[in-house]
Amino acid sequence: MHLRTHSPALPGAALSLMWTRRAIPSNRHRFFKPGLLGVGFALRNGCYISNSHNTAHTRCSAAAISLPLQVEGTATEESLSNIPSSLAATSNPTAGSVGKPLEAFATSSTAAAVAAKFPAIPLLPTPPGSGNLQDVVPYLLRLALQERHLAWRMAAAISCMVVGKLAGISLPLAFKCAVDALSAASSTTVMVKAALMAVLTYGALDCVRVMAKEAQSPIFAPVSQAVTRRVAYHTFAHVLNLDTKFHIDRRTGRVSRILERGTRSIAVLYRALIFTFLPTGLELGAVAALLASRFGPLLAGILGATFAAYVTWTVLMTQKATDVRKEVNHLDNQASSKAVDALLNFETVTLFNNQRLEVGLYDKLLRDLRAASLRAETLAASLNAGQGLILAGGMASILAAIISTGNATGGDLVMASGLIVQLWAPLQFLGWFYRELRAALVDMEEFFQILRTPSNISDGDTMLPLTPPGSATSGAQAPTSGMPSAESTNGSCPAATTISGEALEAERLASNSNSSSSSNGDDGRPLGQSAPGGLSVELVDVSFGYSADRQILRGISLRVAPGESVAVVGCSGSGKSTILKLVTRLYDVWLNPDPHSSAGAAEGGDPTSTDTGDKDSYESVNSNSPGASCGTSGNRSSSYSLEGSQRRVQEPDEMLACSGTIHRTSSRSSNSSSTSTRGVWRTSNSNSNGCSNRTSGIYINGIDVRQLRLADLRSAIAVVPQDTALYYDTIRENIRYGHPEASDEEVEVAARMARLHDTVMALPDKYDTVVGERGLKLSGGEKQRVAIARAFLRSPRLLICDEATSALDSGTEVAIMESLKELARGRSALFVAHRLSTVRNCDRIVVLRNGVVVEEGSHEQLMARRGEYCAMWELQANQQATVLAPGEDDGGMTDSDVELSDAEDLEPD
Ligand SMILES: Nc1ncnc2c1ncn2[C@@H]1O[C@H](COP(=O)(O)OP(=O)(O)OP(=O)(O)O)[C@@H](O)[C@H]1O
Repeated sequence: MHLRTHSPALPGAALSLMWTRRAIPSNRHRFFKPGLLGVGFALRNGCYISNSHNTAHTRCSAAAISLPLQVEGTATEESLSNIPSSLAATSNPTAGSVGKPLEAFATSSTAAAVAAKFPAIPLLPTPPGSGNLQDVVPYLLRLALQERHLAWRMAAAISCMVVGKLAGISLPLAFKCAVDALSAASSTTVMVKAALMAVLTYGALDCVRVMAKEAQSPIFAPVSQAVTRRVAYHTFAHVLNLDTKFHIDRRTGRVSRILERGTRSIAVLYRALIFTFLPTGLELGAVAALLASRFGPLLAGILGATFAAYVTWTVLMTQKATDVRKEVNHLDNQASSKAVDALLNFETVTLFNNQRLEVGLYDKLLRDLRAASLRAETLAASLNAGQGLILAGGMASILAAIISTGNATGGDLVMASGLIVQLWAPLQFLGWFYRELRAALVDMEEFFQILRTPSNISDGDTMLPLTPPGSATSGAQAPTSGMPSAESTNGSCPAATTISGEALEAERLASNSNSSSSSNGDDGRPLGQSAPGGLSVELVDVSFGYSADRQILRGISLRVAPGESVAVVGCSGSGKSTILKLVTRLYDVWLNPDPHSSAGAAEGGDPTSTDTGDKDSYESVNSNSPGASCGTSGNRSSSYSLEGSQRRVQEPDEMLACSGTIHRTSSRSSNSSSTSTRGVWRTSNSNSNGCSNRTSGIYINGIDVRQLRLADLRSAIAVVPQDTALYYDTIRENIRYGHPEASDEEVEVAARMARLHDTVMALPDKYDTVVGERGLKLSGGEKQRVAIARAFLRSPRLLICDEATSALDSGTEVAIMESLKELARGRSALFVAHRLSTVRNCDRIVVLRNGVVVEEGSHEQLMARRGEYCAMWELQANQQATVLAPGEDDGGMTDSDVELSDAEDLEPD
């Protein structure tokens, strides 16, 4: 690492926009300067810590947030806006205390290598409870003292400050000697010599003063920079490890602005405290003592009174200015968020031709900001004027008092005025610094609030077992049928075998090297095919809502046995993706399945909600809410029957059309839902696992997911999300994000598996093609294939695909589904899909409606039951038949390979 000075950027209205990454030559790739991103008024000063390592790797590890100090090559705003995918795709564990997350990094296998490359830096002290001076000063002191190797610098800087001040106070004394000598009645050669000596002493002291003053800053700067870097590092780590709810509830632009200002404030505070307030206090005491000893206590009294008046005026006015400052900050945050939002969504803005609207809204905020800034300026001018008057009055009073003593010499007058002028100078700055101090404290208040925010997703301490309970051997093999293997359902629940992430990683690398040596990927074998067996995933009576007043999942029970592939289908909004978010712990389930219980909401739902969980209010909200767009409201017990292709609606809020017969009874109660058909429709709440005595929750290999180490959990999972978020980087690095230690060859093999290689090779820059902001230079299908390649590279034990192929043409989709099936072999897989043809070969298909499992079985079983799945299948078949003219190419799909276009399609006529 090396330090580099970062020159100040344009202040004021100039757009000093967020973070800039510079090109770093690397043995693997180049990096880019995405240009201006956000809007701000900040004057950028500071230095870069440049890391000559791989930037993408740097992104995975530490990064700075602040303006004063940045870790080069890190994505900050970008990383913040990619939080959900980062949480799912990387193994950053979450913890409450600042700094713990990156320590726990080492528990993950892949992350261990990253952690070794980017060792963690010392933790921060616990953030203070408020942004008050009395809390912040000890915090800053603790921060500085932690930099033990820089302690000598602190001592040297403070010594310089003391020496400089003492030399400065001595100057008027030397001057007084010279004046007194020259103005003596009997001016002799001796007196002239004395005056000359005094002047020479004056010159020498002034040199000492200047040298000491100028030495302070460079001596202390490394301390301030080291502290700022550490704060930026841990703050970024902390924010990256906060839960999804935190990030969804807040605007990225605002969060980044708060962090930026908070980190910068640390440098401001050190400067203000060590180089302004401390020396001014020292000087005031020394001058008062001098004047009192020479002219009596009255002089010291006048000096003290002037100082008190000055401080009182300054504090009162600054208090007012602080309120205005808060308003300025608020508007500044809003303007920044607005601009960042518009820039992030520039394509939408362009397509809706809303540039004028965006600029207008932005300008309105700028106008409000200008008005608030003007008020702040006016207050500052009043403050300065008052301070000037007080100081002028104080100076005149002190000089008058000296003259009135009757025994003052000309030298005394010169000395007193010299001392006072010297004291007044920093006092005038003191006002300015006090305002800066207050502003910095306001900034830090918000900053500390974020640092103090705990994650709702707390890290567990149980290692992920290698095998699920009941498995006799490690690396459980995939059962051939969709149902759980006998071993895993024997109900004996023996102690689980555990394996560390490191061991799994060793196995992954070994299998990868085998696959690389035996295959360059052309044969279609996925990376790490012989990786350890799949995970067992079990949802027992899971209820969940993003807030207490709207329940999404109602007592869901489902199981993915090791090696099994399970698909979750159902209409839009029925809660399919929500299940995936719970399994990956982006959210935690409600511990109490009753959403009306405040405990349930507090423990897993919306901890900030003040909703008391009143049942009536819940029902009214829920019944009016759109919920699942094709389902029943689910609020009442209901029943209906369908005979043949005729649908006889018994309840107005029911849906379904299918040539078959269904008798269904559903209760609104989340944990007692049951369904039945004439076929073998399973009760959704029945527990197929041998360990049927489990309480409600999610179990991975038999362990409650909340007790598992997050690093282990997320290392074992690869997610192909609905919307793939890519970084402003090359295709190669975006794929490598799935496994930062992967070689270029492994990246290419993964791309082949994802049917991306040929597309990439047709691009002018091939794998070095930069994908643009959030990958917008790639098509939706290409982005999805990058995400799939990441999953291949990750070689997971549980593959999760949320509409992973929705943006692909039918031909590519079929090919990729084949690859995904290959990848899923020997692992577990959970698919969410609308297009039923893509999941028909899954071992088991679970049909979800309105947060309830209504059917479950293999494709054939479900078709035979002629229930809801059958209805959806036939509807898609009919649609496809309508869409495709006779003889038209259907992209290689069978005539039954069709798409369930949308929930509305299932609505009754
Ligand atoms: N972060 C969130 N906060 C609040 N509500 C949410 C959040 N995410 C999803 N929802 C709501 O939860 C419900 C279920 O969403 P989910 O994404 O699980 O549905 P889905 O079945 O996957 O739908 P689709 O097939 O359209 O992707 C929806 O009504 C949605 O509006």
